[in-house]
Amino acid sequence: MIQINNIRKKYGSSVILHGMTLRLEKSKAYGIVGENGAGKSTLFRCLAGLEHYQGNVIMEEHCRIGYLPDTPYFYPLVTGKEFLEFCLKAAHLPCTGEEINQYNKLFNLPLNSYPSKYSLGMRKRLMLMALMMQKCDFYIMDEPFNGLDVAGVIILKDWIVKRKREGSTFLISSHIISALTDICETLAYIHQGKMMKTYEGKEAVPKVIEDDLKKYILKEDI
Ligand SMILES: Nc1ncnc2c1ncn2[C@@H]1O[C@H](COP(=O)(O)OP(=O)(O)OP(=O)(O)O)[C@@H](O)[C@H]1O
Repeated sequence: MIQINNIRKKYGSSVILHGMTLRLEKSKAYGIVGENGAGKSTLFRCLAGLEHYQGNVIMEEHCRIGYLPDTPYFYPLVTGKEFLEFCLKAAHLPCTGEEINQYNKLFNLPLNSYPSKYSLGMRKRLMLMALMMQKCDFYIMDEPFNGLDVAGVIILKDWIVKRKREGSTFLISSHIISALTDICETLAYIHQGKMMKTYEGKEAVPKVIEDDLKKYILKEDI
């Protein structure tokens, strides 16, 4: 269980997160939707330990966190294979060429080339491959479907379902509500740095959520 308690974040005098609280259970996936600038990436960066924030997060002592940023970044003169080796080494995990080749049967990337020569979707695939090879307890994934082709989306969804069964927890943002409802037990709607509503069970379907969001966007009462 991961308990996110009243996370608040300011940049200068601008309040970005007004107090986010969410309880995440083992073996479940939680989707976050919200307009551009709502604060999704800021929340994720806070949880990944990349930003200072107020509030607290309670998790098991040795919880291994995996973070997928919304915009992949790679060093210019590091090949795809070297990037994977670097990520695994930084996580104190063994990494053999054989294991890389095994995973690359799924991703089909030219790993001896520089990621600067990759397409957006290929760069996303490389980031995902690095994350999948780390076997984490808690995955924070910022717009993981963005840029992926159909095959990439299928690979990612299947892997999330499998990792959930093995006990991992997921927090995933996307602007494609149906991509989230396919794999998440709970969805949360963030608006201007506030957690407005959560959807579970029969409510966690695109039609219900989209109808609600229209009301928020048109500033009608829910
Ligand atoms: N480093 C920063 N300095 C100042 N303001 C920032 C910084 N990073 C983000 N912001 C602001 O914080 C707010 C939330 O941004 P954030 O990137 O978290 O939104 P988001 O919900 O992920 O949006 P999108 O859907 O467009 O990716 C925005 O108003 C943004 O301008």
